[in-house]
Amino acid sequence: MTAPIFEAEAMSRTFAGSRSMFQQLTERWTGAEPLAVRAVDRVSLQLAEGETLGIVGESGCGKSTLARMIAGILPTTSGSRRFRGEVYDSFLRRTRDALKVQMIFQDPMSSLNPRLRVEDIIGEAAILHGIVARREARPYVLDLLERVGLPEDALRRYPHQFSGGQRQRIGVARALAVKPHMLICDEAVAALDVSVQAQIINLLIKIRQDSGLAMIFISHDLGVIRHLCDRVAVMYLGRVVELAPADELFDAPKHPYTRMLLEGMPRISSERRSFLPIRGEIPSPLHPPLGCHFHPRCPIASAHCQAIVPELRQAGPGHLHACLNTA
Ligand SMILES: Nc1ncnc2c1ncn2[C@@H]1O[C@H](COP(=O)(O)OP(=O)(O)OP(=O)(O)O)[C@@H](O)[C@H]1O
Repeated sequence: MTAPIFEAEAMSRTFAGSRSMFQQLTERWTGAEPLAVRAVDRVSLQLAEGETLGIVGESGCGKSTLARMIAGILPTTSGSRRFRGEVYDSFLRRTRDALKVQMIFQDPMSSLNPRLRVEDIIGEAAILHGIVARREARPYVLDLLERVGLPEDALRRYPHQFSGGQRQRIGVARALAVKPHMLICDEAVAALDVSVQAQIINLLIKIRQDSGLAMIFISHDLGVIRHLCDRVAVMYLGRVVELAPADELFDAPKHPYTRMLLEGMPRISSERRSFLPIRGEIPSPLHPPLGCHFHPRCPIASAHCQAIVPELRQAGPGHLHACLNTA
């Protein structure tokens, strides 16, 4: 792997759980620790320049929290994160460095200011941070519109005048306007029709080819993840349980959770490409099982899985998994 653009070392994020007044008073009287959700639990990973990393896992496993920490939007509770070797913190969002990591969200409508014309939405941050002079902003924005496949007259229109796919193109153009080095797409195509999803994915692939951007791609659509990503991290209740080159993960998954997640995933493209619900309930993140979080649902769990927290270990070149009972 070439020098990493991003590196996380035991990065964690905890949120206070919502508690009733009675629970809060009990905690105060008894001195008990308040309940907390460990949304991201000691995650260590690297992303190489130009690489695309997929993040998958059931709802609530911490994908978005991890993405927002990588983007510097959320502070970490512990652990460290580095961008090109430099430790950074969430307040970096206010500096020009923060622009180097851009995020694209699921719902473009809520992330685009409805009162601004597309010209201002795309050009605003680039002008503000001196990336382009105000008088040169129009050709700059026009060039970006062309790159994302929008017509020139989009310039003067407002977000509500576009379809969902077009709004996502505006979101991509706005992200590219500040010349990022890394793009994080959090369910960026989930709200779009299947045919439009394919167009946006092709656009992202083209942008990656043209600019060599590193990308993090979060999706429930395993077909998209396989198609787009070089490597994939599988998360379960805040922890990364498997990390491998994409083809290897899909062809030879090691962790029982990954296997169950991929089970039933059609080999040839079909209408349903996201994962089926897997057996057993996802445990409450406020009371995760001890040891391996997955043991109550795991078909190969043994007694020590209830006590020992499995660390990620090497299963082959670049292939890591955190299962005590798998070679
Ligand atoms: N601001 C917050 N306050 C309290 N708890 C939070 C907050 N943000 C996330 N969580 C909790 O952290 C855990 C991880 O949430 P997160 O949104 O990162 O998961 P996810 O894998 O992205 O889920 P989804 O696929 O549904 O978007 C969940 O238990 C969630 O309820």
